[in-house]
Amino acid sequence: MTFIEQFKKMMHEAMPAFLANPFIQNCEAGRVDARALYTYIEQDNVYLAVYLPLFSKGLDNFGIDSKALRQFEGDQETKPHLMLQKLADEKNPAAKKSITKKWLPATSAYLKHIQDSQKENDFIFLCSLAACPYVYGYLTEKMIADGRMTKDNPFYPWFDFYKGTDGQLIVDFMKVLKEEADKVDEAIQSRGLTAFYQAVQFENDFFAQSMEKEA
Ligand SMILES: Cc1ncc(C[n+]2csc(CCO)c2C)c(N)n1
Repeated sequence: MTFIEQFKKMMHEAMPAFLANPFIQNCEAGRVDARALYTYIEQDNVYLAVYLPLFSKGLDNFGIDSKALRQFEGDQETKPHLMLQKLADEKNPAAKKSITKKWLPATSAYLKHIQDSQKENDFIFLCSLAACPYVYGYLTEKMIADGRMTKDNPFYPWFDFYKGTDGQLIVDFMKVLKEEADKVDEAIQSRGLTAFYQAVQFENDFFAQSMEKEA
């Protein structure tokens, strides 16, 4: 199996866990949990403030000049956040006051994972960055294709946003990963796959943590 095939297999095998995730199950059912959505947006702002500059560095390391990839630089993802915020505002705006401003565990652990990968090796770093676009692109496209996410669902615009923007993004990212994988030895390839796998797990934890009640 090629490096990219192994990447895809990992994502494919992670799908049942995403579909069983209570955050994703709420989306699928069209259930709006205002507190969970406000929490997700808050944590995602924290996440993106750290991730996006790292993402730029990861691209710079390989001289990557893809329009689809570069468009995300400096973008705090206002559009998709506003889509979720609108749903929460319509449901229960008071829930906003009850959310935590602290970094939740999956936020810290995911960012630490990417930073640790950065220290290890440029290729491993790139693999750890890949889960972010890949999970959102793959999950949203698959759920729409399988009829789990339909146009009458209030979360459809959010799913459609990631499906739409990430099409070319993933194609370009995979092209770079394939080229760079061919240049590193098997041990580094294997570490890269592990770094990607761990980041995929953190993506799942990141969704789930928004649903958890504070201790
Ligand atoms: C936890 C978390 N993971 C992924 C995304 C989606 N996302 C953020 S930046 C970007 C493009 C560059 O990777 C994409 C697809 C998110 N918002 N939050």
